[in-house]
Order: sequence, then structure tokens, then C-alpha cells
Amino acid sequence: MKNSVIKVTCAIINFKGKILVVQRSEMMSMPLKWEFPGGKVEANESEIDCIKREIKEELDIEISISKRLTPSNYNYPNMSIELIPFLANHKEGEIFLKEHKQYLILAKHELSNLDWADADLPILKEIINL
Ligand SMILES: Nc1nc2c([nH]c(=O)n2[C@H]2C[C@H](O)[C@@H](COP(=O)(O)OP(=O)(O)OP(=O)(O)O)O2)c(=O)[nH]1
Repeated sequence: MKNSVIKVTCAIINFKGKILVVQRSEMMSMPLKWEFPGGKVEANESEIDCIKREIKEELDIEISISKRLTPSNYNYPNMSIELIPFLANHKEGEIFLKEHKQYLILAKHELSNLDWADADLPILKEIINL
């Protein structure tokens, strides 16, 4: 399975017109990189079920999905991913980080200042141009 593409969903969650972003912890791969919360799609799981599950697991909140954006395919040295972004809205719950180092809620124009995971760069561009 070394060469297969790993499907990963991520959510661009709208909080009153701003966007939630999270920083990977020192213990994770790609330490301290910024990303959109999400994770790997499990066997027999839909993309939508995956992103809702991951957001609940990582942030302890519930979201509603409004749109699927363009997936970003990226080859890291040790794996290839298809990163599938969803626009989402915060539905209920208070953010409680289970895995990440920190989160920020930023205006669109502030997003490009962060040190992003490489696969996220095309998604960032699409969001900024929305
Ligand atoms: N959730 C998320 N993952 C991303 C983004 N950009 C990006 O390259 N990734 C990568 C990091 C991970 O290698 C993979 C998602 O895996 P995961 O969240 O389910 O699990 P993980 O961090 O424990 O992954 P890993 O230890 O296997 O690298 O996708 C992003 O914006 N959001």
C-alpha cells in the first residue's frame, strides 16, 4: 500500500465571518505546521461523515457543511495525499483542542502569514479568491 493516495478531508470553518485554523503539535508529523482541522477518510466512510467525525474528535464541536472545494493532491516524501476541503459553519459546542497545539480565528487576508502544510497552499489560494 506504499504508493496509494491517502484521502484526507479538512474543514474551513466559518466563525462569524472569520476562519478557524489549527497548529499541529510538536508530537505530530509536520510539527508546528498550520492546517485546517480534519483527517484521513476511513474504509466505508463518506467524505462528509469523515469531516464531521474528525471535527468532533479534534475540536469537540459540530459543524454543518456548505460546499466542497477543489481537492489538493500533494506528494510528501513519505506519502501522497488527496486533501479534500469543505466550507463549513460552526453549529454548536465550544472549541476544546484534543490534539493540536493551538488555534486561531483569522480574517481571510491574515491566513497567508502562517507556516502552512504544503498540501494546503492551493486550498488557501482558492479560499482567498472566493
Ligand atoms: N487534517 C489535515 N491534515 C493535513 C492537512 N494538510 C496536510 O498536509 N495534512 C496531512 C497531515 C497528515 O499527514 C494527514 C492527515 O492525517 P490525520 O490528521 O488523520 O492523522 P495524523 O496527523 O496523525 O497523520 P500522520 O501522523 O499519519 O501523518 O494529512 C490539513 O489541512 N488538515
